[in-house]
Formats: sequence, C-alpha cells, structure tokens
Amino acid sequence: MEYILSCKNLTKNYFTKTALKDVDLNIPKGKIVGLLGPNGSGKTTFMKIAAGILRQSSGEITINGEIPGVNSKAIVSYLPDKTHLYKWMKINDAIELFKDFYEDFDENRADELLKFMKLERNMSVKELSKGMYEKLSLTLVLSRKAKLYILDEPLGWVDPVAREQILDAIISNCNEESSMIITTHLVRDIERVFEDVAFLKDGQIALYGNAEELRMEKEKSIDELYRDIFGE
Ligand SMILES: Nc1ncnc2c1ncn2[C@@H]1O[C@H](COP(=O)(O)OP(=O)(O)OP(=O)(O)O)[C@@H](O)[C@H]1O
Repeated sequence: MEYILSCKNLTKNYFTKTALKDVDLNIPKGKIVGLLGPNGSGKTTFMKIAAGILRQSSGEITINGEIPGVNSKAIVSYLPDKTHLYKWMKINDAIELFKDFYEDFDENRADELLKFMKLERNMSVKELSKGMYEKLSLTLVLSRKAKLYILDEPLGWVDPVAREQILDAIISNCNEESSMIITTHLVRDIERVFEDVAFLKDGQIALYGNAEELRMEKEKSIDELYRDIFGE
C-alpha cells in the first residue's frame, strides 16, 4: 500500500517535556483522517513535523516517501493553529500572496470558495470576524492543489450551519489524489467526514482505525469512543 505519511518511532522532546513518544503511523493515500486527542496530547506538534516546520528529536517520518523538506512542502498545504495574515491586507492581497508563493494555487478555486464562504476580495483582513478570518484561512489552504492537506482545528469559530456546508466542501475537495489530516475538538460535529481516526494520548497513538469499522466493532460513535478513551 502507498502511504502519504509514514512514521516510525517518531519522538519529539521540548527540553524536558516529551510531546510525541515513539509514534508509529501509516496513513494511506486518499484518506481523510481525524487526529483526535485532548489539549497537550501532541496533535499540533505532530502536524508541524509533518508540515516540515519542526524537526523531530528522533525517529523517522516521510511524506509521500520523502523526508520533510522543500519537496514535501510543495505538496503539503498546512493550516496552522494560528495563521498570520497582515492586518493591512485586503483579501485580494492575501490571494495574490498565496498565488506568488505556491505554484499549485488555483485562483479559480479560490474565487469559488470565497463566494461559498460569503467573502469578497475587497474586504479588509482587520475587519473580519474570527469566523470570517477562519473561513479566509481555510479558503487559502484549500485553494492549493496539494497532495496532503493538514488542518489544525479548522472550524472552531465557524457557526454550526456554515460548518456543515464547509464540511461538505472539504469532502468534495478531496479525491483519490489528495489526503487530509484534521485535528478538532468538535468530534461529534466533524466525525462524519473522517474515513480513519487516530487517537493521540500523551504523545502516543492509543488507537488507529477505519472510522466505520470502529463504530461497528465498538457499537459507538467516534465521539463516544473519544470520551471512553479520554474520560477520567
Ligand atoms: N514550544 C514548546 N515548548 C515547550 N513545550 C511545548 C512547546 N510546544 C508544545 N509543547 C508541549 O508539548 C505538549 C504537546 O503540545 P501540542 O501543542 O502538540 O498539543 P495539542 O494536542 O496540539 O494541544 P491542543 O489541543 O491544546 O492544541 C504539551 O505538553 C505542550 O505543553
């Protein structure tokens, strides 16, 4: 099987704190994967390493068969937990910036998504509400024709109705050529899009599997399973 992401004994220490400990994970191509775990379980650390902006302390990771670097960054579209668009920008400037920066940026797709998100190119970034800013960030990231999308808490501020619509857009954005890893605390709202789920507990994979098979086997929703694994 071909994997978009593969890691073995992946470990990350921040000084004395171990954020990831011997993580073994193989994510097949073409999947939407939920990376689930409580605060501090290592999700953002894992995503940063996969996105090539943080180095592991030990162990191995490959993205599409390559060690994270220039080549992997060209095929990974990453939505960080905090995005930094300049306050002076209009949405149009942000689009132009992404267009210059990423060869795979699809401007037509960006315009479709902006319309869908009810955003306009002449809006100022500093005047956007938190939810609107999140929609803009997601628009920019999803407008790249990437092989792997890594989305760290993409919908925390988006209202429930828009969230449902955006989830549908995310599903339609994904095909056999592209894969997605999503972290979220909104497990109940978002679990329907996950094909596979990985539960991260104290920097280790507590459980990985096909979401539908886990539901059948455990006779629980992924949200209920989450509460079983992480409940006190
Ligand atoms: N720059 C850093 N320096 C020191 N410790 C860090 C740093 N970044 C993260 N950590 C620690 O590593 C652990 C994992 O953090 P991480 O941000 O990966 O968790 P998370 O699962 O994304 O949490 P959340 O759901 O709150 O976003 C935590 O104990 C955190 O305190």
